[in-house]
Amino acid sequence: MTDDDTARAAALLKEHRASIDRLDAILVYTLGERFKHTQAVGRLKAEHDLPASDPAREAAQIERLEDLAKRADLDPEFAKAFLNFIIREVIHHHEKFQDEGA
Ligand SMILES: C=C(O[C@@H]1C=C(C(=O)O)C=C[C@H]1O)C(=O)O
Repeated sequence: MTDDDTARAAALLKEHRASIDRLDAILVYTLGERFKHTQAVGRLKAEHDLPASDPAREAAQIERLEDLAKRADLDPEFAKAFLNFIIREVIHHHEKFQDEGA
């Protein structure tokens, strides 16, 4: 391993990390936008006495996401766990709206 190799590796690492930082920003803004819509859905549900969760919709989303994950070379089990984690948080928000009579 020469000094040149080490310098090239350091430059590559820096480039990858810059890309990772940009992608993390996209993830955060994307999640922020998603939550804006789910919050609006939660208020609608609370106003119209609709249940906080919709298991049929969730099952359809999971199926769709697993398919997308496979095509994107992402572990479908990870994609499923990630979406379930987000949906649990959304339902928690919806239940709070219903408790508050939003
Ligand atoms: C956002 C909704 O509420 C819940 C949350 C969902 C989600 O985060 O995608 C999907 C279904 C519901 O359990 C909805 O009904 O569309």
